[in-house]
Amino acid sequence: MIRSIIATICDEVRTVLSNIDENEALVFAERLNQAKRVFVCGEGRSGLMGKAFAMRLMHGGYQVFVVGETITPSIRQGDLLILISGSGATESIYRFAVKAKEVGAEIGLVTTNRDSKIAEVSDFLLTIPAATKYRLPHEPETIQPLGNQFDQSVHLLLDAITIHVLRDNNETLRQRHANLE
Ligand SMILES: O=P(O)(O)OC[C@H]1O[C@](O)(CO)[C@@H](O)[C@@H]1O
Repeated sequence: MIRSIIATICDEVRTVLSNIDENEALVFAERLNQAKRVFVCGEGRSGLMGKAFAMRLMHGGYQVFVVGETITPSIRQGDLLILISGSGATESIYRFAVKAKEVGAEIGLVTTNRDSKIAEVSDFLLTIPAATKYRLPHEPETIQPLGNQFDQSVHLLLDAITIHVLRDNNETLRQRHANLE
C-alpha cells in the first residue's frame, strides 16, 4: 500500500521533471554564479525547500541568506533574490519581489505559473510544470494533497542545479558544514 503510493509519487515527479526547460535551468545556474550574494525566500513548505537549497549553496561556497532569518542583511544591487512560489501569487513573496526590484537586485522565480503576478516582476523564471494547491486546468494530475508535487519537484530540481554548479569535493563541503551540531 505505502510502496504503491511511493511508486505513484515517484512517477509523478519523474514526469514533472522530464518536462522542465533545460535552458531555463542553465540560465538559473548561470545567474547564481554571477550573483554577488544570493537570498532565498518562500512561504510554508516552499520556504522549507528554499532553506534546503540555501544550505547546499552554503556548502558549495556561495554567500547565501534565507529571507526572514535574524542575521539576514539588506538586499542590494548585484544580489540575487530566488523566490520559490508554486502559485506565483503569494502576497508576501510578491511584496519582497517589488522591494528587491526597487533596490536593483535581480529576481529569479521558481514557479508553476509563468503568467503569475510574481512572474511579471521577475527577471528570469525556472518553471516547474507541477500541480499546486489551486489545481488549475493546466496542472497535471496528482494523488497528493495541496502543493506536495511542486515541493518535491523543487527540491530535486534545485538539488540537481547545485550539483551542476558544484566546484568542490565532498570533503570540502563537509568542512563547511556546521560544526556546532
Ligand atoms: O508556493 P506558494 O504558492 O507561494 O504557496 C506557499 C504556501 O502554500 C503551501 O504550499 C500550502 O498550501 C504552504 O506550504 C505555503 O504556505
